[in-house]
Parts: sequence; structure tokens; C-alpha cells
Amino acid sequence: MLLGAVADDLTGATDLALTLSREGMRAVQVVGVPPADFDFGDAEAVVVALKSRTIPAAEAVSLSLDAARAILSAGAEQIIFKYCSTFDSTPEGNIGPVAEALAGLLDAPLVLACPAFPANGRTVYQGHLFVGSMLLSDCPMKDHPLTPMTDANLVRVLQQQTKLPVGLIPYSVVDRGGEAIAAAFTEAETKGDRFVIVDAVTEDHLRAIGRAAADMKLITGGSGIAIGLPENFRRAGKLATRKADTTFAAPAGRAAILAGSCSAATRRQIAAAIAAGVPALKIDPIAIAEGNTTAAGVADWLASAGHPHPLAYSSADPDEVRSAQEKLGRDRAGGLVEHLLAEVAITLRENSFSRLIVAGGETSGAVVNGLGVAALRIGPEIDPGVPWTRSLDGGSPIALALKSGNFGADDFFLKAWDQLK
Ligand SMILES: Nc1ncnc2c1ncn2[C@@H]1O[C@H](COP(=O)(O)OP(=O)(O)OP(=O)(O)O)[C@@H](O)[C@H]1O
Ligand SMILES: O=C(O)[C@@H](O)C(=O)CO
Repeated sequence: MLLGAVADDLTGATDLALTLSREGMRAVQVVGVPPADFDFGDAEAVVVALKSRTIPAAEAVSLSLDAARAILSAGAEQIIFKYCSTFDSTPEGNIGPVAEALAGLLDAPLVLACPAFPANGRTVYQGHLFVGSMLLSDCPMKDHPLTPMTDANLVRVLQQQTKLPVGLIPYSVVDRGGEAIAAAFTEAETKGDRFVIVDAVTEDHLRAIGRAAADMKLITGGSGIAIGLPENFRRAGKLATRKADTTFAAPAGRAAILAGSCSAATRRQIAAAIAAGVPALKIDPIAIAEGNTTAAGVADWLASAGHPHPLAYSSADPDEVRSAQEKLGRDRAGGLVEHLLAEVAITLRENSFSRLIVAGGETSGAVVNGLGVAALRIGPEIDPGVPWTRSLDGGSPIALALKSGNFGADDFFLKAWDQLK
């Protein structure tokens, strides 16, 4: 193993594993901290998917350290801490505390932080995160049910989460390429910075940052930050030059879509699916709490919907989410939906469903944990950051497209199936 990664949610891990696989590494995604005797096979990159984005910071730190120790002892030479390209976090963390703890474990004097993912419209300029043409704080992430992002200034956001000094490597340096960036890393370290937000607007910037970070033990960011890393191993003669392996056989069986993401992108995808005639069942967290909506009922509805890929969704607009959260509390509302959708997935698999699209990182984490899947193989890309995956264990095989809330074109729920034909 050359590269090891700790990802704070499941869809984020898939996104990163896809990037590494596209850049020619044999990548495997593991769900949860792998046991000491876990067989990573011939993987050159391993991405450990945690569900640590919104749990208490101390728990996120402890899980992330366990995951990092597991991949280090399996031989990883460099560690990536993967978080969301929209820097999803709260003033308590968990990006700052986890990055700090991993830096301590790895004895890393300077940690770079760069969530840029240009293919999905996330760019960082003067330390400010943009989503498309909007500042992060103006985009729908301001209404996220768990991690509302109301400040686009990442130096300020990260500084709230750590006592260690946070600096900036601006566009004017990054645009000059790898050597200038490496010199800026040295300068930042000399100045006493322990974290640096690094601007990046294009994939060329990310490749240059990757090159400059060849000797850094810890790298943090979105999946984009990994684009330039495999090349460092190739340059060092440790990684063969090969094309991404996208051979993929999806198990035959029935299909369904489960959506727990309330992102604007997922809501557009649901609207497009309904407009195209996909039967859709809306799930209300209050009805779950009152016992009026059950997993068995939802699974029955999906099984008898009479469509190749019916949809069950709890996705709702910010007002509806706010109203459910006022009645139930934020965590309980989310937990009820996640638990229900996980139970639905289990029941579906028992009833010969073997192809699922799941929308939302937390939702995907709940579903995959519910299904008992411990490792995933990465298949073909559906849209930037979202591949089909196939379970490597955990009972009868299942094809899963785990969609990050904000990713995918509007017709994602319609077109994704074409790749399984
Ligand atoms: N109607 C609803 N009311 C309140 N909370 C909801 C509702 N529907 C879903 N949720 C919760 O909102 C959270 C959505 O988070 P999730 O990570 O699944 O989606 P996302 O944030 O859009 O995706 P990603 O993390 O990949 O960006 C989950 O905890 C989910 O259970
Ligand atoms: O980086 C992203 O935006 C995604 O991989 C993600 O983490 C969504 O939860």
C-alpha cells in the first residue's frame, strides 16, 4: 500500500477512491476501521470510510486515529484526510480536531487544507470557497440539515476549529506551480503556521499542489487534492503506469433509489425522476416518529411499485427540514430517517433487490452499515465524484451508487442505470 486515506463520510470516501482509481492506482474502499488482520489484497490505495463528520469531535478524533493507525501498519506511506469539498463542519469540528490529531500522530509540522474540486465547481480563491459562481455561504449549503456553512472564508472557519495558527497560500503563489508552492510551504512553516489553506481553481493547480506535497506525511482536503499524488509515486518508481480498471459486473436483480439527502442537487434529481415517470414515495420524519411510516411499509411499496427503479425519499426543502427539526430535534430527525432507510435497504436485499442508488453521505453510511458491507470495489463513473461500486463482502453482492448530496447532474437517477446494462 502506498496511499492510505481516512474519509469522514461514505460518499466522500467513494469520491476519493474513484479519483485514485482514475489516476491509475488500485484502490479499495473499506467501510469503518479495518481489523488488524484485514486483507487489503493488492491495493495500492486504501480509503477508510468513517461516519465521523457530525459525531462529537472527540469520537471523530479517536476513530480517525484508529483508522490511520490501521492503514499505517499496513504500509501506507502518506495519509490523506478526506472531508467534504464544501468543508462541511461546525465551529466544534470535526475538520480541525481530526487534522490536528492526525498531524500529531504523523509528526507533520505543516498541514495543507484544500477542498477544491473544480470538476464539481468547488474552487478556493484567496482562502474563500466557491460553489460554482457563488460563495459557499450564499449557496444552499447555508441550509444544510447538519452542517450549515455560513462563512466562505476557510482560514476563519478552520481557525475556529483549532488553536494552531492557520495561514493561506494564495492563488498568486499556486498559479506559479509546484516549486513556488513548495517554497511557500517552507516559508509558512518557518513563520509558525501549522495549517495552510491552499487556493486552487483548476486541476492544474491541484496537480501542482500534489507535486509540492510529495514529502508531506499528511494531506487534507476534498478528493481533488489527491489528483496529483499518484504521480509522485510513479516518479519515485513505486507505481506502474496503467489505465484505470473499470471492469465491473453488477449483480442481476431488482433496483431502487433511496434518497435522504436534502441538498438542492438531490431535490432537483428527484423532481427530474418524478417528471420522467419514476414512482416516488415521500417519507416524513414526523410520520416515522409517530409510527405511521415503517421500513416494512416503505420496502413493500418499493417492491410493488411496478417500475424498474422506484424511489423513496425523505428529501425536503429547508423549511420542511427546519419544521421537522423543531419538532424532533436535529439529530433525532436525521437519525430516524437514516435508520429507516437502512432498514428498508436490508429488507429490499432480502427480496432480491441488488442494485441501489443511495443519495446522501450520512444516509449512505447508514445504509451500507445496515447492509453489513465492509469493503467496496470502485466501478465506472456516473458523474464526477460518483461511481458505481460493488460490495466485496457482507452477504449477497450488491451494486451501490453512493451519491454525495450535492453531486450529479439533474438526470442522475435516470441515467445511472445505463451503465449496468
Ligand atoms: N425531511 C428531513 N428532515 C430532517 N432531516 C432529514 C430529512 N431528510 C433527511 N434528513 C437528514 O438529513 C441528513 C442529510 O445528510 P446526508 O449526508 O445524507 O445528505 P447530504 O448532506 O446532502 O449529502 P453529503 O453528506 O454527501 O453532502 C441525514 O441525516 C438525513 O437523515
Ligand atoms: O467532497 C465532496 O463534496 C464529497 O465527496 C463529500 O464528501 C460528500 O459528502
